[in-house]
Amino acid sequence: MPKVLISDKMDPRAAAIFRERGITVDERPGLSRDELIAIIGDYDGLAIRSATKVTKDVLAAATQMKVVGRAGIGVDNVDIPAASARGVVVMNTPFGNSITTAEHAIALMFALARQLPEADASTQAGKWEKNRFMGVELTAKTLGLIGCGNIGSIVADRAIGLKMKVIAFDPFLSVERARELGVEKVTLDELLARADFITLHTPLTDQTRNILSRDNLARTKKGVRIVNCARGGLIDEAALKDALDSGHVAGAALDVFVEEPATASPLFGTPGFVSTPHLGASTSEAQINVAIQVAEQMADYLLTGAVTNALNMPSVSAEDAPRLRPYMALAEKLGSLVGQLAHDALSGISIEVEGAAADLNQKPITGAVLAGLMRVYSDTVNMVNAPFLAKERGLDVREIRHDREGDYHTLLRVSVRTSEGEKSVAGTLFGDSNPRLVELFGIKVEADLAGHMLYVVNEDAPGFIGRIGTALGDAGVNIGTFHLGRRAAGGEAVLLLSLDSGVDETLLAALRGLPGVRKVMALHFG
Ligand SMILES: NC(=O)C1=CN([C@@H]2O[C@H](COP(=O)(O)OP(=O)(O)OC[C@H]3O[C@@H](n4cnc5c(N)ncnc54)[C@H](O)[C@@H]3O)[C@@H](O)[C@H]2O)C=CC1
Ligand SMILES: O=C(O)C(=O)COP(=O)(O)O
Repeated sequence: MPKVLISDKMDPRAAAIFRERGITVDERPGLSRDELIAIIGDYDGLAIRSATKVTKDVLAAATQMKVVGRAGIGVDNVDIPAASARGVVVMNTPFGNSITTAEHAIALMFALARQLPEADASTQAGKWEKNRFMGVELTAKTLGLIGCGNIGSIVADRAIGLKMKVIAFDPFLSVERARELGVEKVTLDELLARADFITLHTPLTDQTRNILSRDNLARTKKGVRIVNCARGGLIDEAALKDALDSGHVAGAALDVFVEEPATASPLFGTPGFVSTPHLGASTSEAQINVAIQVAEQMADYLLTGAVTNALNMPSVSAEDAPRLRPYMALAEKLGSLVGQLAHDALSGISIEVEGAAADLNQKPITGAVLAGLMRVYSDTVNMVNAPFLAKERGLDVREIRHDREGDYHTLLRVSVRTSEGEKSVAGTLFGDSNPRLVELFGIKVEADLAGHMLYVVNEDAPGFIGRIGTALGDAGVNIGTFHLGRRAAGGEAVLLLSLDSGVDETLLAALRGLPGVRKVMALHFG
């Protein structure tokens, strides 16, 4: 039974879903890094929010880990390349808290426009400073969005409802989408020069880090008000403090900080500064949404192999997962076969699907072929990290889909480019579920790829099969099944034997010495 750890505060519905689905779950919010490392090795899944840092060290200790599920959007607290390298799927819930976060940005915009926190503190202190607080209207002001994805678009919609003019800087926003949203797409410089309010809605990446740098803050309109409900690190906090002190920036509201928890910051106490402790996603509605979604997604993956909202793996729907399963098994076996047989450096690999296989999502099949292939080099490879490892090795991966049906109702062909030219193997499913090899380097041969096997290439001449059988028998190796194929009578023949035990180097050398034998290799399929 899989085991999941919930290491951040999460709505109890998440744990309930894991339990209902037969998954053991422990809820341990607030663990230190060392405490997490000490126990993480027991778990197949880790459910987190933003507090848990899933670093390389944590992943190295997570020897059973299959999936990290983020109940929320931002995954900058997860080392995704390290997770991918270890074959751990990383999932998030990309929409569950976006309305809530957009509403928080709007709330902070109003808080700045009307100085609500200061006015509240003053009133509750019994001061009644009616003349101290003079606000500004949002109506007719220009809102500049940095990032116009899910949350940015919702903010745009709400701001348009408030009669603001909305401009957006987002290199990935198409002109059509901008038009649909009623937003004007602009450059960053234009946004900085024109916006009365700026809100940020990008992930934290190398491109967005410090996007409101000291220089860029200096380019903003005097009296601008800035809201960051996205990630700490998008704004230079020291420069923001100076800009507030000088009065260039009239107000700034931060929900997120470079260092979290932010218990001390030079910004604290600065006039015009408002802050919340990373509350963007903290509404009961959003927390219920993300908790349910992350638990369902993780349980689906752990129990059925269905993949939803993964950041490092193609999606596999719950409906497709059972149909894909036998193809993935076939794909792994064919990948493993070419990996074991084509020993020299591979420059490229083509994965072709034909007939019924062409109706399926090809990405997971490709992942499984690459996993089978790369496992020849490392036993920690799975279909999550295999595509990354293949890329690292400079392997050119091609996917080809043929809608026509050939000799088989469904076929998967794997061809590798080697220094000796292209080599190809193909397989099908018998009875829609049993993987079978049907072609090996251009020779028709029908075999189940399982356990210990022996691959022999020989001259097609009488007496040969008897000699192999005798040599194996003399060594005490029992033959399970026997598959023979040949290019033409009297030409080259291929023999694939399944054996009840492995063959050692001495026996391999003896077999290679038999008359007519051109090649002998021991193979193994997990
Ligand atoms: N404060 C909080 O509690 C919460 C914070 N967030 C943060 O909000 C961020 C945005 O969330 P979504 O809108 O759902 O993500 P999204 O992926 O839908 O949108 C992000 C947008 O940023 C744009 N972008 C990427 N690089 C850019 C660049 N260099 N310059 C300008 N735009 C760029 C993308 O094209 C995309 O349109 C998340 O990454 C997360 O960090 C999300 C939820 C809650
Ligand atoms: O979803 C996100 O990206 C958030 O930042 C929300 O963070 P949280 O789950 O509230 O710690």
